[in-house]
Amino acid sequence: MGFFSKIKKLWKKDKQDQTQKIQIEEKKVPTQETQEISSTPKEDLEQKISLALAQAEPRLSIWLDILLQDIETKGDELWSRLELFFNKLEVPQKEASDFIAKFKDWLDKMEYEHISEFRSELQYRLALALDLEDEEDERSRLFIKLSEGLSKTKAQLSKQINNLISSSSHFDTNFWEQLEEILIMADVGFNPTLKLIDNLKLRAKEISPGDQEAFKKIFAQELASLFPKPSKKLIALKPEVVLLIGVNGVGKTTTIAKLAYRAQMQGKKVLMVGADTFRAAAIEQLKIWADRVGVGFYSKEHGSDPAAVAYEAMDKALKENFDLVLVDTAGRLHTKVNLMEELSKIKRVLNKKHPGSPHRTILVLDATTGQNALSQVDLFSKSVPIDEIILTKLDGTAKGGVVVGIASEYNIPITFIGLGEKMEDLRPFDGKSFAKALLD
Ligand SMILES: Nc1nc2c(ncn2[C@@H]2O[C@H](COP(=O)(O)OP(=O)(O)OP(=O)(O)O)[C@@H](O)[C@H]2O)c(=O)[nH]1
Repeated sequence: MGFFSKIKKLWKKDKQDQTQKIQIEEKKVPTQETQEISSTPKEDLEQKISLALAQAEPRLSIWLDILLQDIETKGDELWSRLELFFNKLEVPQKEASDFIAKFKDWLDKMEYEHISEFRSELQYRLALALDLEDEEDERSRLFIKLSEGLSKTKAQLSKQINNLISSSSHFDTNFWEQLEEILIMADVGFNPTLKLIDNLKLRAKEISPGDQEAFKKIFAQELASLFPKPSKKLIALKPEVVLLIGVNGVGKTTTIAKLAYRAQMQGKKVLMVGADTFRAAAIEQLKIWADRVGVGFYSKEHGSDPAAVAYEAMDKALKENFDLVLVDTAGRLHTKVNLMEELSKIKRVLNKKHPGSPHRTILVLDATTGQNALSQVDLFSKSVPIDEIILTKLDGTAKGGVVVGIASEYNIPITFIGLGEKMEDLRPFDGKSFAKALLD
């Protein structure tokens, strides 16, 4: 559990005391001598920041506004503000220094200087460490990120729906036929479109014809209702083992790195496993990501038996007390070797070594491939039970409707979506926010 996870209790519990404590300090009127010694401008500033933090509403964005005031670029002032923040929260020195060191390292790697380049990432890292992602603060940021990421789909889908509704005085046959065409063009898929329209026809009886807002409201509700919620699996014995499957090029390796990054920010010890021993660059690519994120890595030489890699990695994970194991698998093999059989063998070996694992099998799909993504669900789900789907590259497509099609056709929860190539560009998926972002 990340060090900040105590923060909400700590902050609320001591908030009152801290304010009083600081106010008492403020009241002490130092003599001329102590004045010179005790309150340098830096200490004055620190005291002002501490007081403002203690009095502020416990919301990450507000805390950051206070902490980062007058800060334009990375540098000593920024590090000392973060140190002040962490010590206000009584964070163990080592964890606080690790957080700052990792962030500094990331800024150097990305060659970021100005606050506008890194403020979002800093808030995201703190939100993960704070375990505050589900808070309204992060949710609204996620919504903005989602809306930006879906801009291409939104531009097409919601604009056409708005035009259709505002030009229709009645929800007649012509209206439904046009809506059907819009949904299919957005890659929702034929069956999911029919299902959605049938539900909308029933609901439309509740509203007056041509009422744009009312229709969009029931439309967003019907869309959101299509998305199954992921089940929270309790892991009896750690490490939690996650198998990532999917064809080449969908963004699997990047997604594994993003998942590792999130887990690490939440204070977990993560092992990335290169069980795609078929594609030459796969092992090296994953190793680069593991070093970049700063997590553990295990693989063997190219061409090794993937199941053997999985077995030995599991051995390492158990011996070295990892919390999370992310297993990358091949997107394809020699045609003579059946990929599905290979995946089943990896699952058997993992389960033998660590009963109950893999705890989750995640299929990674590329949203830009539209209906082709649906056929990949079909291909994989026939032989490997899929627990979750992660849809990548939603930022790159105008066909975000495929999300609806997948959820509606296969009833497999979509847990994360990829909204870009950077570490923070993997966000939890929430059907309601997606529907709102699409139709807002
Ligand atoms: N815009 C965008 N690009 C992404 C996203 N996820 C991955 N990519 C890019 O997609 C390309 C392929 O990503 P990889 O992670 O290498 O894909 P892969 O599935 O591992 O492919 P193989 O390594 O061939 O198996 C890379 O250039 C990634 O940066 C995303 O959410 N948005």
